[in-house]
Formats: sequence, C-alpha cells, structure tokens
Amino acid sequence: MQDIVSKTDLRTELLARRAAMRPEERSAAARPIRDALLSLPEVEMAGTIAAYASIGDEPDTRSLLFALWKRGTYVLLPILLPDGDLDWASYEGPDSLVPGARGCLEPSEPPRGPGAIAGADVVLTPAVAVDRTGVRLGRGGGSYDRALARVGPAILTVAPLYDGELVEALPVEPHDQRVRAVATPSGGFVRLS
Ligand SMILES: Nc1nc2c(c(=O)[nH]1)N(C=O)[C@@H](CNc1ccc(C(=O)N[C@@H](CCC(=O)O)C(=O)O)cc1)CN2
Ligand SMILES: Nc1ncnc2c1ncn2[C@@H]1O[C@H](COP(=O)(O)OP(=O)(O)OP(=O)(O)O)[C@@H](O)[C@H]1O
Repeated sequence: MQDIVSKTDLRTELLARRAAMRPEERSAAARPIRDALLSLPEVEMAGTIAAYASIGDEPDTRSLLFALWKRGTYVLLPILLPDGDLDWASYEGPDSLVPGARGCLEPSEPPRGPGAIAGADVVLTPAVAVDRTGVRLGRGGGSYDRALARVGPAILTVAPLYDGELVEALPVEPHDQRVRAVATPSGGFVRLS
C-alpha cells in the first residue's frame, strides 16, 4: 500500500512538472526524441512498431508516427478497452486518428485484438517516468503492464521521456513490466539493464 500511495503522489508531481514546462520547451523535445528513435537500427529494421499518439503534455510522437508511416513501417496504435486493456489497430496517416476514451487519439482502422502487440518488432510506450532498471510509471490503469506482458523478451520496448524523467528508482510492484530503454531530448536513446 505504501508503494501504491507513493506511486500516485509521484505521478501527480511528475504530471504537474510537465504541465509547468514552457510550451517551447515541450515542443523542442519532440525532434531529438524522434531523430534518436528513427536512427536506431532496431527501428530502421522493424516491420511493425507498436506506438501511441501523444496527448496533452506528453512528449510529442506525432511527427515520429508520420515519419515511420512514410518510411513504410507498419504502425500499430492502442485503443483503450472498457476494462483498461489495450486493443490495437493500424495507423494510416494523421487523418486516420479519431478521438477516443480519456482524451486519447485512436486509430479508426479495424481492431486486431489485444494479442496484436505480440507481432511488433519494437514497442513504444507512454510513461510519466522510468527508472534506471526500466521500471515504468504510467497513467495508473495498468494497461501497459498487461500489454507488455504479451511482448517477447527480445523485443525492444522504449519510453519517450522529457529530460529529468529518467529517475534513479521508482516503487515497483509485482505486476510492473519494465521497459528496456528510454529516449530523452538530451540523452538520446538510453538502453537500460
Ligand atoms: N498518448 C497516450 N495514449 C495512450 C495511453 C497514454 O498514456 N498516452 N495509455 C496508457 O495507458 C492508454 C490509454 N489510457 C489512458 C489513461 C488515462 C489517461 C488520462 O489520464 N487522461 C487525462 C487527460 C489526458 C491529457 O490531456 O493529458 C484525463 O483523463 O484526465 C489517458 C489515457 C492507451 N493510449
Ligand atoms: N495484468 C493485469 N490485469 C489486470 N489489472 C492489472 C494488471 N496489471 C496491473 N493491473 C492493475 O492496474 C493498476 C495500475 O497499475 P500501475 O499503477 O502499476 O499502472 P501504470 O503502470 O502506472 O499504468 P499503465 O500500465 O496503464 O501505464 C493496478 O491496480 C493493478 O492491479
């Protein structure tokens, strides 16, 4: 319970920090994150990438999605299901996104089922923070804990973050699924152990 309480507090604090960033600072983060990811061999070689369309104060992923799509990568995006699990459907360009639950932008293509993430060669996950061992703090719905449990051990899982959101240590619970890397504006791509 101690950990759960402190996760909630941490999430609140980190989201407030994002909200307090200057808009220019937020928008300046998107390009270095995008470029670090686009030049990564795993991303260049990937046939399918599971990603997400950023919302609100999250580091912007829209130009990354567009670049991947233009390059011919098959991009899957999440659809939030009523029980908090994630379904997946293909991204077919910026005009193919529609408003979904909780302020999300979701793909309008036919859903392929929650198991579709297992076919991704690289998975990009939203996160509020990640620690040095890959423990990830998300929105608190457990959606990505469920989704990442379906991803094989050799698959690169990466969370785009702002500087300062790769932290020393986060509280960890048994259901928490780690990510294997992060991408930040100043640090670029950082693989975690
Ligand atoms: N961009 C993005 N897509 C995602 C997630 C995410 O964290 N970010 N999810 C991660 O699991 C899933 C959806 N789950 C979500 C759970 C809560 C909220 C949320 O707290 N929304 C705020 C408003 C959003 C904002 O403007 O910042 C809210 O409802 O108050 C959003 C998505 C799948 N898609
Ligand atoms: N496999 C699962 N099936 C059902 N519920 C789960 C599962 N994994 C985690 N949960 C539930 O999700 C809730 C939120 O967990 P947590 O705070 O770790 O979310 P998070 O990792 O921050 O969020 P997210 O994964 O959506 O980004 C917890 O109450 C947990 O019990």
